[in-house]
Amino acid sequence: MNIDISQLTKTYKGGVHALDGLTLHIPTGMYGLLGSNGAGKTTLMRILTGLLKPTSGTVRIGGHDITTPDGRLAVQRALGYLPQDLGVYPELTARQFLDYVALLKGLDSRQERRRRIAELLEVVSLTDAADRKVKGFSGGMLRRVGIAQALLADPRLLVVDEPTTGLDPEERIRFRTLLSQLAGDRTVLLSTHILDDVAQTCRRLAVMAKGRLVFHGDIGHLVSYADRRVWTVTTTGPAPAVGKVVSALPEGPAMRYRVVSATPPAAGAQPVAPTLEDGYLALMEAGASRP
Ligand SMILES: Nc1ncnc2c1ncn2[C@@H]1O[C@H](COP(=O)(O)OP(=O)(O)OP(=O)(O)O)[C@@H](O)[C@H]1O
Repeated sequence: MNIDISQLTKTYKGGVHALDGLTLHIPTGMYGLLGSNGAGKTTLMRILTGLLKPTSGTVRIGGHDITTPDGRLAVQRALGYLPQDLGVYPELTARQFLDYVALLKGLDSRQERRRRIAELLEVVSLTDAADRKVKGFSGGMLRRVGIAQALLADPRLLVVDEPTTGLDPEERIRFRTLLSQLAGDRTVLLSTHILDDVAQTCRRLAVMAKGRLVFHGDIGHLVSYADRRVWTVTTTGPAPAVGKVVSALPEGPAMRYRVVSATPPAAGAQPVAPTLEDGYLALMEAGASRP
């Protein structure tokens, strides 16, 4: 399911321009959405899910214009959303909670609900915990309940907003692998601050800053923004004053700094291969230096 966004703006009451003329094509498959705090990612996701009206511009999802009531209805039927702050009822079990959401989504047949919920509990590896109250669940388990509720109507489009924040490394890896597996012929739009989650699951991504698109394309292309711009400097002296220090590791009496900089940050600096994080920082640095 393709998403076509054109000249999208959103100005909140009070005059904040959360989206400022955003144009973007999102194809089927996993797609990453990056951007600093306040870049407009959640605003975009809430517009895509029909929860928020844009100020101007158009959004077509699978050919449906979501600014019309009919289009919004068609998209909401084809969509699953895992918001940052999914509210669950702590006294319900996972199975009861999913049954409640399924009823709200119009799955009227009790038998069909039972079948679908059992299937989804299996997909998210919660079958054994299905009849425990969710108030006892870990962050990762809650996130998996969240993805199960988003999948109830077998959506063609899955929108997930910062789903791995606060999860321990094992749960994070498990959750992002699950998202990748779910992508297939679906579109999964993954918004996150965790660059590694995007690096490990998406081939394509967009980067937003201040309501605008500052990059879209292949991960490799973003990484290449930092080509010949990443260095290591080992020194017992002060940290390099040129460029951006991205890590500092003690090495005997010295420190080994990793630095993103257009020019060698110190005498003896060694060039190293860039990562997605380096590419992202190089992009942001370039943006910050634009007038
Ligand atoms: N309901 C609202 N009313 C007024 N301003 C808002 C509202 N929601 C968001 N904003 C503002 O719009 C801008 C974009 O916010 P948004 O939450 O979309 O960014 P984000 O990229 O999701 O940020 P984060 O990564 O911190 O979640 C910010 O300046 C924010 O303060």
